[in-house]
Amino acid sequence: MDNHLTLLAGTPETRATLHQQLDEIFGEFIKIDSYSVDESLPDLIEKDLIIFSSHLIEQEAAHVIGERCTSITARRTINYQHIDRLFELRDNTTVLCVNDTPEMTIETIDTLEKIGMNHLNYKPYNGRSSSEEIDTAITPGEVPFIPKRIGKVVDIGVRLIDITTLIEILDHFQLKRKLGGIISSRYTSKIIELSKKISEMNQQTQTLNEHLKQVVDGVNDGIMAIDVVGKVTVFNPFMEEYTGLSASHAIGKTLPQLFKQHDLLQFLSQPQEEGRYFTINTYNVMVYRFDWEGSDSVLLIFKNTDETITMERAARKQLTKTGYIAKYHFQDIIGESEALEKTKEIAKKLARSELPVLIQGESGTGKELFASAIHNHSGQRLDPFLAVNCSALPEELLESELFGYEEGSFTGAKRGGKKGIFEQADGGTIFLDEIGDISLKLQARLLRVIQEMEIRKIGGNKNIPIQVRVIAATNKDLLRLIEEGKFREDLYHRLKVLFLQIPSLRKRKADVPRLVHQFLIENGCPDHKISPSLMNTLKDYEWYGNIRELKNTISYLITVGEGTVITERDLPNDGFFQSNLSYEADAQLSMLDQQKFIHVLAIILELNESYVSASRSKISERSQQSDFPLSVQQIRKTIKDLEEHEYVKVKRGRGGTEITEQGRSFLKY
Ligand SMILES: Nc1ncnc2c1ncn2[C@@H]1O[C@H](COP(=O)(O)OP(=O)(O)OP(=O)(O)O)[C@@H](O)[C@H]1O
Repeated sequence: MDNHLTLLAGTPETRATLHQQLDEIFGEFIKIDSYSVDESLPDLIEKDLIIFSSHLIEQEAAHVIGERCTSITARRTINYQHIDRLFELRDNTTVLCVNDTPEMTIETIDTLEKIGMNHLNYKPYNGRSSSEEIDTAITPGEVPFIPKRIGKVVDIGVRLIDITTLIEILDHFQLKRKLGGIISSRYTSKIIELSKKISEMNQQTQTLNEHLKQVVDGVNDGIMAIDVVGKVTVFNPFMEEYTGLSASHAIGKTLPQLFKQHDLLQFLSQPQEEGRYFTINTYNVMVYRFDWEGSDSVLLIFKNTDETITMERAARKQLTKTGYIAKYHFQDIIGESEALEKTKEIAKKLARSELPVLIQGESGTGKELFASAIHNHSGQRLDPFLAVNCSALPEELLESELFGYEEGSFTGAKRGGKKGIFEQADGGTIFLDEIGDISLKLQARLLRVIQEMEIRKIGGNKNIPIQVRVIAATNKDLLRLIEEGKFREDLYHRLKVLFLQIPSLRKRKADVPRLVHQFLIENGCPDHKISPSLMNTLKDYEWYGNIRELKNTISYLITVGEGTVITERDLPNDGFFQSNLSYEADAQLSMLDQQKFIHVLAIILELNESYVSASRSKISERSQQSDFPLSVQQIRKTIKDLEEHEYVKVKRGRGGTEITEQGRSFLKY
């Protein structure tokens, strides 16, 4: 090939890009060599057409150019292939324009403005200082010159040689007539490639827009967007339903053209709070307003509250099916006394957190009611609530109930194993009632579960992560149990992160009339009246068995009273009521011991009343026939305990055992 040219550029990148450009256009007709000043130059180029990539290079490489050379300094223009990157920047963004010299920077800005890239504010970078606020820089392939602090860099690629220089090259080789047409179509095909790329991008954006529209239309809420000049740009089908307006009518309109409700308009344009409740036509909606990050648009969401309530109901129904539901809410906790109101107020605050709560209060004060209400007031209200009475089950059974077991882990284990209460309550709340009654062994296990938030089933070898809020309750003095070595101090502190003390009914006697009224209703006798003097007696009473005792008393009164007015005459005798002493004594008894007491006492009473000697063997025989069979040792121990409590008298010889008045009262209670 006779035609030859040498390209001299600054950086290796510029050399490579321009060499490739010249090669793509002239490759078959002109042989091309190229050098970069930053790498190495030949000693001397004797005779050739020299193309300098810029004036700067013309000066820097002047010493290698022989006298018989002809030279052209290339005019350069933006690389159209990468120009689309500038469209990714938002209108009016101020950008730092960076090139290798201040002159080249000015030239780049000039070209960009001439080709119509006017949506940006270009600030030339002079290599020394630049405004600190500018965070975006654009450069034609000169990334190393960009100051370090700049966050976003848009490289539009090395500038290419422009068409006039290309024509000059053709001229030099006298190829213009022969190749002018081919060359200019090759050059313009590059620009067509760019248009193709932009139209593909357009199509992609359109598809994305359609997908987004489908998503917005498919959402269960009304969605509306407003652009920077206050015109509606999005109006989905739910908005159409709530407002009765069509999307085609709404789009392009301003808010006052669509809504007449003054308070709604005010909220939509300048909300004082996060969300607000409105009735639009017949729809009850909660409206939320969000400023759209990264744009000046505003997003408005209209949530149908009736729908939300229906959905909550459906979710609760599902939970009810599983039986893991908290039945009580704060409004079910009857009473307006100051002590109760304060307790409810604290409990509502505790509900907001997910930390463990220890509830302390005498028996029958409503600890379970409060635990249930706390769950229902918390963020987990749609998740399970499981309650377990720790004193009602023997240790092994309680352990397997709480933690579950793997198949075959003990004799009698169900096939397939069993999920424990902790696992079933995952995501929700577990209520551990009578926590003071659990054995030290179970306390250790419970402590680990609460600390690690994972459980291991009995006979299992893997840990299962769980997320459960623990609410524990006790009527015992746990600190005394700690002193006596019966309760772990570390577990106590883990459970008592938050604390709620439920006042006894003695401390809120003002609540008695309302509670009485409530229990009349619950017993199906809303029209029954309590005589004023009986009400005074009930109000004066100390209620050591608290609300449970009051509830039982009302059931008794309704049963024995005649007519619809209940008077003092209908009151049971003193033995019916729980005494302070018996409360103190019984508080020491575990639920299991109480059950044993009741079981054995009932057998003794029955034997006494049928004049059969209540010997240990007779009691044992009757016990074996019951649903709660006790071993001979258990019966011996229970009779001894009953004697200690003075509930029975054990006669020597063949006299057998006899129930005392105190035993009868205990049994009645
Ligand atoms: N404020 C109240 N309003 C209405 N009913 C109540 C109230 N407080 C308690 N009750 C009722 O009294 C009974 C005892 O309540 P609960 O079982 O919650 O007490 P507790 O403190 O957990 O008792 P225990 O320590 O014996 O387990 C329940 O039937 C409950 O519905």
